[in-house]
Amino acid sequence: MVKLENSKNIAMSDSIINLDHGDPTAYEDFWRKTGDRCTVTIRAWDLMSYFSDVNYLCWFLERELAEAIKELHGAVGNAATEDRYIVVGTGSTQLCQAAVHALSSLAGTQPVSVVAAAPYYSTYVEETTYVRSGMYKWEGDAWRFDKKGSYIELVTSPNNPDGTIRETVVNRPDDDEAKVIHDYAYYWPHYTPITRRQDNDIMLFTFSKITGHAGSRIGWALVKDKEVAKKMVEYIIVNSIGVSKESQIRAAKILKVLAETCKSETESFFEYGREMMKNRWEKLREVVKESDVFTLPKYPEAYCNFFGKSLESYPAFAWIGTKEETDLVSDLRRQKVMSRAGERCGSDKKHVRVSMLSREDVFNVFLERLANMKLNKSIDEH
Ligand SMILES: Cc1ncc(COP(=O)(O)O)c(C=O)c1O
Repeated sequence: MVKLENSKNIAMSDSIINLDHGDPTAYEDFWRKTGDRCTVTIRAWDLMSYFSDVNYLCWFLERELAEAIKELHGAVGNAATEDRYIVVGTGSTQLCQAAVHALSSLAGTQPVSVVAAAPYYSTYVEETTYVRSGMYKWEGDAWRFDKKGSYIELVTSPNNPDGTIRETVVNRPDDDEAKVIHDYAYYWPHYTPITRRQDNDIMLFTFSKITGHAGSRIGWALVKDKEVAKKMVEYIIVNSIGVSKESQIRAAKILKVLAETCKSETESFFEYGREMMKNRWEKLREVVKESDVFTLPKYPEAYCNFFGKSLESYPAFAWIGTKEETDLVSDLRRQKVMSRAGERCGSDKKHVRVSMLSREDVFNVFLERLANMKLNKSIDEH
């Protein structure tokens, strides 16, 4: 029987826990321990202009942030930053929309189809349908896509919601109108082995899921093509005339400290994050194993260039399935656990996505409730 730590917060034992959103509060303790090392002071007369001091194509990108981004990718080895433009966004949510807009506006024929292989990150649906653009059209699951003409495939790797390593699935290599946006929100060493330095045309990253600072709303795109980068910047100008400089400066400071911890044996953030995720996944797998009702994906080990050894994946979301014919999101809701329905991700009622990045006490309450769902079932059977 798996030993579940009792939640420190007794009051929580009866409250609703929300694991629908991937709110990454799990890393708060790590940052608390850094004390004032990441504190930034911004005086009233600082950062007042719309413009940054540097003559970047993305004219609202702060120098400190551009440098911290390059330094971090260099230290981790997960993406090439040479010969490409950095476009900063209010979260990678804004950048994904900017990239879809940019590629569609440069396409020969419109509307451009937008697809992602199921199960996909459900927010892509809202991002591509909400404004009812005539330039692009959400066409759903890339596995089933057979429409002629220009298209954009969104590739999320590791994937949200199921943590798998993804490549393109549509694959029309001779087609000039085939474009890909790679979303690497989770391609960081605490979640997955870093097996290669990615070098794709448009690569999206988010501050939110690396360090957990989702509230700063900072994301960046590494873009090869100048015209695409220009169009993305144009989109952001129309949308928000740039990106908060306070956020950029804070993100720069934290990313710089993060890059420094990569060299440290005692205080490495990624080591800390990986240990925490490993521990959570082991506990979850134990509960699932004992339940005989639920399923979880298995992930192959791979050699991680960052840690220099073969490692497993510990994704930021658990993609939980059930062997029963049931509506799992409603079952969990009855246990006061909010999760994301598989159907919203282009899958079925038997799957849900559950965030693994909550605070520790919330995660422990979730495990207790999941274990109890099994107990309730076995009680029903007798
Ligand atoms: C795959 C993926 N891309 C993008 C985002 C959005 O990140 P941001 O907070 O930078 O907007 C998320 C957030 O959950 C995500 O899971």
